[in-house]
Amino acid sequence: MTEQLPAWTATVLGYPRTGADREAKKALEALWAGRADLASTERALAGVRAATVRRLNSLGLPAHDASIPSAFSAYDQVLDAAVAVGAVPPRFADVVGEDGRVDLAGYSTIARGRGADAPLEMTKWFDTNYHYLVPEIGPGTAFRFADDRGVREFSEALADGFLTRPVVVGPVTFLLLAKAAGGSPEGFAPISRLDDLLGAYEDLLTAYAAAGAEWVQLDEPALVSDSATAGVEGLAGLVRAAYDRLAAVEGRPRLLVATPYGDPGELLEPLAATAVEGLALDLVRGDVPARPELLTGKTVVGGVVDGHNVWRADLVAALARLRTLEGPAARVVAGTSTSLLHVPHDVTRETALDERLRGWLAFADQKVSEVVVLGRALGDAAAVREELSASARARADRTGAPGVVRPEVRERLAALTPEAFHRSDYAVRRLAQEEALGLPALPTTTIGSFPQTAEIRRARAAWTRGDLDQGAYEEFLRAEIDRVVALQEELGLDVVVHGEPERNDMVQYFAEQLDGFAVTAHGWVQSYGSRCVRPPILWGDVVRPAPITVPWSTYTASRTPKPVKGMLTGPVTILAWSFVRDDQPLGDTARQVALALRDEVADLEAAGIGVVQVDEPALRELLPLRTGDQPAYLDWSVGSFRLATAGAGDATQIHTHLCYSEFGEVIDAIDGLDADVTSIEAARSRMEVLDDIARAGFARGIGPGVYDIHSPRVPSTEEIAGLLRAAVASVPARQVWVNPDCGLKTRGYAETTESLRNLVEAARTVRAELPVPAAAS
Ligand SMILES: Nc1nc2c(c(=O)[nH]1)N[C@@H](CNc1ccc(C(=O)N[C@@H](CCC(=O)N[C@@H](CCC(=O)N[C@@H](CCC(=O)O)C(=O)O)C(=O)O)C(=O)O)cc1)CN2
Ligand code: MET
Ligand SMILES: [Zn+2]
Repeated sequence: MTEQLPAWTATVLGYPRTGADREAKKALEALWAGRADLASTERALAGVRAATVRRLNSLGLPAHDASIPSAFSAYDQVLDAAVAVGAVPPRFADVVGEDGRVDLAGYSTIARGRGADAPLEMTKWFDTNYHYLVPEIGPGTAFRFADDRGVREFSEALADGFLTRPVVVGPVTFLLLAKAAGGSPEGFAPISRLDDLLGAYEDLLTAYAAAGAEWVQLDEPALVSDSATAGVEGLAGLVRAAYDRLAAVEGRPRLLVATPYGDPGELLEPLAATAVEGLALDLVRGDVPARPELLTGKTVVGGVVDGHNVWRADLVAALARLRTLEGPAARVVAGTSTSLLHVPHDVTRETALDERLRGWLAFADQKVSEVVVLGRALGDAAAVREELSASARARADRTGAPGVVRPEVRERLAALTPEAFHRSDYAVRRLAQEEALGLPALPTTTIGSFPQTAEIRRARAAWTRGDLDQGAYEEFLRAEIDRVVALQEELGLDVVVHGEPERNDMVQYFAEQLDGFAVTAHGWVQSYGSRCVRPPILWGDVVRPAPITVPWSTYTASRTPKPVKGMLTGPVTILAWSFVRDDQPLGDTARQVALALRDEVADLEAAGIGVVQVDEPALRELLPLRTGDQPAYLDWSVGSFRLATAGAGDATQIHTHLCYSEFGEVIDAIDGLDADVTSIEAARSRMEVLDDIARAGFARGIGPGVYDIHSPRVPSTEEIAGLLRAAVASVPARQVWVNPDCGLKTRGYAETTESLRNLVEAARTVRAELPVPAAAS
C-alpha cells in the first residue's frame, strides 16, 4: 500500500436509494403485487443506480477516484450484509441458490415474510426514522462470502465508466445490531461470532479487489452508540483485532471505516491503530478527536455537512473544522456526516416552496455540491470565495425573515407557569373518566388509522391536482368515516375512531395546517423497504391558525352514540419526523408545537370529544445515543407532551401511543407523560414487557398491542385471549385495554375486519373470566 493515494478531495457517505421519482419503490411494489417480473424489476433498479452515479458525477464527484459511493440497496443495507455473508435464517434457507446468491424474490421474502415464516424483525436505525432488518445470528450460523450482488453492482458501474467506492455495513456493527437466533443458548451474544464472520469479510474484500475496487467503505455506526455497545466486554480489543485482520488481507482495496451518527469516543483509538487507510468522522454530531495524532498517516473524511438535516451548511465554519484535521491527517477529504439517505434528492424541484425558504435549504444534490466546494476550498479557498460568502448570506437571511420569530409565540411561552404542565392526581381523573365514559372492563379500541385504500389515495391525489374540488373531497372523506364508524359499531369496539382518512401522513398532515412549517411535493425519504415519507420543514415559530381535527372528530361523534377518540400527533414525534430549525434549542421548538396542540385538545374537549390520543411513537427514537445526554432530552420531550395535554379537564381521557416495546430506557419517561392510557407494542414479546411495567409501578391504563399489524396475518380469538390472560396476570385487569399494536393504515380491509372481530371476541371471553369486582370497576 505504498503507491500514491488516489486524489479524492470530497465525498458523500451514501445517497438516497428510492430514485428521484420513487422508481425503486414503484418497481419493488410492482414485483410484490405480481405486476412485474424479476428481470424488469432488476432493470428498473439498475436504472436508479446508473442515474445516481451519473448524477453524483455531474455534481462534481470525479468518475475515477472512488469518491462516488456505490451504496445501493433494494430494501435495506443490513439485510444486504446478512445475505452477503450467508446469514440467512434457516426458515428461509430455500431462497439461497446453489451459488450462494439470493435473487430479488428470495430477498423480498426474507424482508417481508411468507405465510407462517415471520420476516426479520424491523427496528430503528440509530436516532433516525429509517428502519433496518435485524439479523438473526446463532452459534451455528455458517458465515461465508455467499452473495456477490454488491460486487456485481460495482462492476456494473465500472463497465459504465465509473470507479466507485462500495459501501458495506462493517462486521462489528453487523453483529452488534444482530439478535440471538431462536434456540441459541441463554446468554449467547452474536458478537461472540466475530472471528468466524471475519472470514466472510476477508473473502468479500478479495472479491472487490479482483473486480478492481480501490477503496471499500465499511460503516461502523454502532461504535458511537451506548445502547449498541452496552454490556460488550473488551470491545476496543475486538475492534482492533477485527480491523488488524481485515487490514492483513493480501491485495485488498484500501479501507475507509466510517462512524456516522456520533462520536466513536474511546473506540477511535483501536480503529486508528490498525492499518486501515481511511477514517470517516461525523463532525456534526461528533468532535474533532481530542488526540489528533491518532489520525497520523490516514485519509480522513471530515463529515462537516449534515446528512440528517436540510439546512445549507455554514461553509466557512465547516472549512475551518476541516482545516483542524490537516496537521495530522495525510489527506483531508470534505464529506457528509452520515449517508444522505435521510434527506430528499433535490430542492430545485420544489418550485411551490417559498423562494426565500428554498434559498436556505440543501437536499442531497445540494449537499454534494457543498462537499465539492469544500474540497476545492481545501486546495484554494480563494477559488470558491463566492460560494463561501453565498452560504453565509443564506444563513444570515434566515435570522430576520418574517415568521422566523413571532413575538406573540415567544411571549406566550415565556408566561407559562408550572401549572401548565400538571393535571390533577390520576385517582381523581380516573373517577371522573369512569363516570363520563362508562366503559366495560378490558375496553377495546384501535390506534387510530384504518386502511388507506387505493381509493383514498386516488381521491387525495385528484384533490391535490385540482381535479376534485374541496367540497367533493370532503364529502368523500365523510362517506369514508361513515363506513369506518359503521364497521366499528358492527364489530362492537368500545371507543370509536374516525380512521384518519384525511391524512396523507400523521406528521405531514399537521404540518400542512400549522404556520411555521413547509411541506414538499417531491421530498421523499425512505423510512423502510419501499415505504417513504415526506418530512415537513419546520422553519419558523409555530402557530395554529385554525382547528385542525375538530371538524372530523365532531362529525364522527355525530354518527355514533359511543365515545369517540380524537387523534393528534404529539410534539416530539412532529419534531422527530420533520426537518427542524437549527437556530434554537429543540426544547423551545417542541414547546411551540405543544402549545398549538394544547389549543387543539381544548377545542376537541369543548366540542364534546371525551377521549383524545396524542401519539408519541418517536419518543424513543430521539433518545440521544450517549447516556449522558439522555436526561436533558427526556426533560424537554416529556415536558412538551405534558404541555400539550395538561390543559385537559379531569374527565377528558388522554391516551398516548408508542409503537415499540424496548422501553427499558424510557419507562420513567413514559410514566412521566402522565397519560391516562398508554398503548404499546407487546404481542411479539408475548406480553413479557408488562412485567417491566408492573415492576416499575406503572398504575395508569395500559393497552398492550395484542397483534402485530405489520403483517397481514390474522390472529385467532384463542391466541388473543391467551395474550390477554397473560396481560391480566401481570397487571391489574382494571388497567388493561385491548388494541392492536399500531395503526391499520398499511393493512387491507379483509384481514383488518377479521382481526378486529377476533380481538373483540377475545376481550369478551376474558372479561367474562374476570373476578366480579374487577369487571365492575
Ligand atoms: N412520517 C412517518 N414516519 C413513520 C411512520 C409514519 O406513519 N409516518 N410510521 C412508522 C413506520 N414508517 C412508515 C413510513 C411510511 C409509511 C407509508 O405508508 N408511506 C406511504 C406514503 C404515505 C403518503 O405520504 N401518502 C400520500 C401520497 C401517496 C402517494 O404516493 N400518492 C401517489 C398517487 C396515488 C394515486 O394516484 O393513486 C403519488 O403521489 O404518486 C397520500 O396518501 O396522499 C408509501 O410509502 O407509500 C408507513 C409507515 C415510523 N415512521
Ligand atoms: C406510527 S404510530 C401511528 C399512530 C396513528 N394514530 C395511526 O393509527 O396510524
Ligand atoms: Zn404506532
